[in-house]
Amino acid sequence: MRNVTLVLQDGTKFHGKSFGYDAPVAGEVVFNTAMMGYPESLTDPSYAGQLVTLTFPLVGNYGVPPFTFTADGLPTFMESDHIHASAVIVSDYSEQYSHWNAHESLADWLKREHVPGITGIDTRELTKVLREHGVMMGQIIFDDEPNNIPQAQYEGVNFVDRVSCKDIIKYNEGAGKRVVLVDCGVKANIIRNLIERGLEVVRVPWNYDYTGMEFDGLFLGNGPGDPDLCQEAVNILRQQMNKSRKPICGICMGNQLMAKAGGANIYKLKYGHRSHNQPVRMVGTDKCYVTSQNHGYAVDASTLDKDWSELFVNMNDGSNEGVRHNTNPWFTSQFHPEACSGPVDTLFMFDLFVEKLTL
Ligand SMILES: NC(=O)CC[C@H](N)C(=O)O
Repeated sequence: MRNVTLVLQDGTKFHGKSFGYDAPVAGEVVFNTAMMGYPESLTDPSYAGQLVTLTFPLVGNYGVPPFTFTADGLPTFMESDHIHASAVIVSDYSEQYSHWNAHESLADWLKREHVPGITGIDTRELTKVLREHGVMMGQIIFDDEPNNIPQAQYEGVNFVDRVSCKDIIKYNEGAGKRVVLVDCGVKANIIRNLIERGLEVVRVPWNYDYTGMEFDGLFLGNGPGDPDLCQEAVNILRQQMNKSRKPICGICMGNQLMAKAGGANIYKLKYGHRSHNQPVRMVGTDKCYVTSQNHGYAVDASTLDKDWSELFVNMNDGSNEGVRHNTNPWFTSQFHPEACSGPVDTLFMFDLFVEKLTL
C-alpha cells in the first residue's frame, strides 16, 4: 500500500495509506457518522465532488454486494449505477470481509471504478477539524509523487447537470397514477418506493420542461451541490405551481428547490448533516423522527413566502427539515425518507404523497 497524505485547504495534513485506486484526487472533504451503508453512500449521486470521511472506525468488513440490476433497470443493492463520491477516507480498512451478500471487497470495487480510498487516517480528529473550521477542500496526494497535486472546485460547479439523466426514463408504464420525477441525481430507492406504491414513474432530466406533460403528481429528487445553481429547475417548478394544484413532493435537493420556489433563501451549513441519526420534529406536534441525511446546504425557513410553512425542523441545530404549502398539496423533507441506508421511520412521506394523488 502506497503512502498518501490528505492535505486540507488550511494546510492541516493527515498521513495514511492507499487501499483503493491509486490516483491523486481533490474535492470537498465531508464526514458521515453512520455506522454502515458505504455501498449505498458511495453510489448516492449527492456525494459527487466530495471526499467522504466515514467516522465509524472499521470499514469494509461486510464487503460489497453484487452490482446487479432488476428488470426495471434499477441497481438491486446500490443507489445508482456507479460510485459518485470522489474518494473515501477511513480509519481502519478491513481487508477481510464476510457477509451473505458480499460479492467483492471494498478495495476491489474502488479499484474497478477508479476511485481512491485511504486508510489509517484519524477520522475522528479529521472530523473535529471539519466541525471547528467547517467543510474544506482537500487533496489526497501520493507521497512518492508529491508534485502531482490535483486542483478541484466544489462551489459554483453544477454537479446536478453532470449526474442527472440525459433522456426520459419510464418505469412501471401503464400502472395507476403517473408521476413525473425530476432527476437532480435521484437515488434508486426513491424510484423503488414510488414503483412499490403502484405508480408509473417518468424520470426527466433536472431542467426538463414537464409543464405540458400529462401526469398526476410531481416528485423532486435529491441531488449534489448548490441548489442556487438549479434556478432553471425552480423556474419550471414555479410555472407548474402557477398552472396547477397537482400534488408535489420533494426530498433533500427537492426540499431546497421547492422552498426556493416558495421564495426562500438557501445557505451553506458549516459542516452539513450526514448520518443516520438526525432527529427531526414535525412542526406543531411533539413527534420526533430519527432520519437519514446527506446535505450541505439548508433552507432559511424565515424567508419563506406567507403561503408557506415549515413542516419539519432539526432538533440538533434548529435548521429547516421540510416545508409545506398552506393550502395546496405540496410538501417536502430535507431528510431522506427512503433511507438507504438508514432508519425507515419516515417512509410515510411516500404514503402521504400517494394519498394526495388519489384524493
Ligand atoms: N442529498 C441532497 O439532495 C443534497 C442537497 C444539496 N446538494 C445539499 O448538499 O444540501
